[in-house]
Amino acid sequence: MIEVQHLTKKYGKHLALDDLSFTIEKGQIYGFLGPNGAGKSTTMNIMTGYISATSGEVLIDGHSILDEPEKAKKSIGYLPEIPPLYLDMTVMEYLKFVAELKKIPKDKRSAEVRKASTLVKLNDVSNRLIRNLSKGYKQRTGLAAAVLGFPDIIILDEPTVGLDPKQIIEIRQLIRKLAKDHTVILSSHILAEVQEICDYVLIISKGKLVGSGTPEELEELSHGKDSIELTVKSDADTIQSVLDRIDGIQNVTWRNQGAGSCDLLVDTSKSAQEVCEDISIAFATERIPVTRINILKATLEDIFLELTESSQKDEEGETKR
Ligand SMILES: Nc1ncnc2c1ncn2[C@@H]1O[C@H](COP(=O)(O)OP(=O)(O)OP(=O)(O)O)[C@@H](O)[C@H]1O
Repeated sequence: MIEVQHLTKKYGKHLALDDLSFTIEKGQIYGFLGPNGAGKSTTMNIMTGYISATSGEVLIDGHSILDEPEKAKKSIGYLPEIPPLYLDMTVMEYLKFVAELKKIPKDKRSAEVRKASTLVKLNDVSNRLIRNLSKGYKQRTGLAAAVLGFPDIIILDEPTVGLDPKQIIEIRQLIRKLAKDHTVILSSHILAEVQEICDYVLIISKGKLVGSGTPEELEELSHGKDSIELTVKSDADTIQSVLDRIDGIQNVTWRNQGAGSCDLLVDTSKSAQEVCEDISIAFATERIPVTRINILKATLEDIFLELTESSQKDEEGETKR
């Protein structure tokens, strides 16, 4: 449905997108996840034809956004990070204006506007000036404009940013509702949001795609990255000498080395469960009490941090070279 091929975007000397490629299939909710400045808005602005890429191509249903913008844009509804609202128009005037811009036939405009404003629950404020609306209602107006005409693909840049918790829940419910008949792509820097509503996640950092998969697949990546925290009643040297004999221990972090007892965190290179058992047996054999042992499961958040931090380190390495 959408093919993004080798996108590069330079703002002056700054490389905002660095050879970014991915494919979007029909009928799912895609989450574009990345820290601030990762390049999410830039990518969405290029995908929707708002700005051009330095190089690379975006194909929407086989149509190049650059060469055949009319055909390509027909399938897309876009809510930019800052929706371009006309503050001196009423909600109804604005939506009718957008319907005209979207070339919705005149005889269908009123019905389409009504459909979109009912979906995003805007009917109560349809005759109010946009200027006087709350941030949540302004966002809904932008969203109504994006869904107007009900294009196949709806692209939402940080749709919940700046909203209160109740509005966030409402917008998320709306996104789920939209996803029943549309492909939805949203960007967010909030991991929990993407994890909760998206079927597929693309993690972007420093303009590069650093990971992708379903939230479950990304969680899978965390296996083997679990760690073990333990408290052992002995001194650090003795504990270290026992740990040295155990296979699968990657790194030991000493958290607290008290008199006769130590707290430590062990990173493993194989199944944490197996290493946990080996640790218990090894200390028991030496008659050294382990007073606490606990597996800390790596989360999607750990994976996200690892992927985005390692891309940052790569870049620092490149700069140094
Ligand atoms: N018009 C511009 N001129 C110069 N630099 C820009 C411009 N737009 C974006 N950038 C830079 O490009 C990089 C990517 O920005 P972009 O807005 O795409 O990131 P983002 O992932 O959407 O971040 P955020 O979540 O903060 O909006 C950032 O370093 C940003 O400062």
